[in-house]
Amino acid sequence: MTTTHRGAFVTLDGPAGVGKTTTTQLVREYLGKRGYKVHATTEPSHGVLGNTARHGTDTYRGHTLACLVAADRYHHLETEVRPRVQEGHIVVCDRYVASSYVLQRMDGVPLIFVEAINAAADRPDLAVILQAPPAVTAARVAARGAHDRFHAGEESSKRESALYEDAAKRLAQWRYPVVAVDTGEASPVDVATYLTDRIADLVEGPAAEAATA
Ligand SMILES: Nc1ncnc2c1ncn2[C@@H]1O[C@H](COP(=O)(O)OP(=O)(O)OP(=O)(O)O)[C@@H](O)[C@H]1O
Ligand SMILES: Cc1cn([C@H]2C[C@H](O)[C@@H](COP(=O)(O)O)O2)c(=O)[nH]c1=O
Repeated sequence: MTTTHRGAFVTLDGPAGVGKTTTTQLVREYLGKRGYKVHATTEPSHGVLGNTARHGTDTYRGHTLACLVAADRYHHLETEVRPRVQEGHIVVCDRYVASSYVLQRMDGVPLIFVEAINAAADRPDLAVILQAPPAVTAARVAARGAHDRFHAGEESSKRESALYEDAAKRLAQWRYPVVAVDTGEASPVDVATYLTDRIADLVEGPAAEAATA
């Protein structure tokens, strides 16, 4: 790798239990071991708005939760993501816009509203959608324990998975560079190694050389 590389913004989304948090942490570790400057983060963020959203999903629902996570997203971009990317970090974010396309729709918010309030969010350099068969993700959530009311067994995992398929297509229409990865059969190490290679190619590739020339 080069000693200097451009910054990049990489997002990971997908159904509950698919492995977003596990993969984010491993990708951070692997990129770091290869000498890249890397910053792992999450949405909702650890700021006031983010904590209110993350711990308030029973209190805040529908349009209120949609606006809360979008407001947190814009603040997170402004105060954490963009500054880190500008400093040359690879920012790896556990959940981003695709999660709103899915969870807010599951919460009864019309897609057109979700699209509108997220329209000014930065386009990632790579938007990863993790997928696995709903029976697999539901079993992982059952074994680990559900985090919130969105996780309600295999039927909700099926709906979530179908909505992520749809979200991936819609984000591609917004010119998000989307890559889908199946974690059903692949181990966490395999998934993270594959993505680490993809991200390294991204920051070392011709576009990166042009950007730093
Ligand atoms: N590729 C994988 N193969 C097998 N098990 C995995 C894989 N990735 C993650 N797991 C396991 O699945 C469970 C859920 O993983 P994790 O918490 O990373 O998912 P998540 O997508 O972040 O979930 P949530 O949206 O509910 O926070 C954990 O027990 C984790 O060890
Ligand atoms: C990014 C994002 C998050 N949420 C909600 C859904 C969950 O309750 C939490 C995230 O918790 P997890 O441990 O990562 O599963 O935040 C949301 O409703 N919409 C979003 O866009």
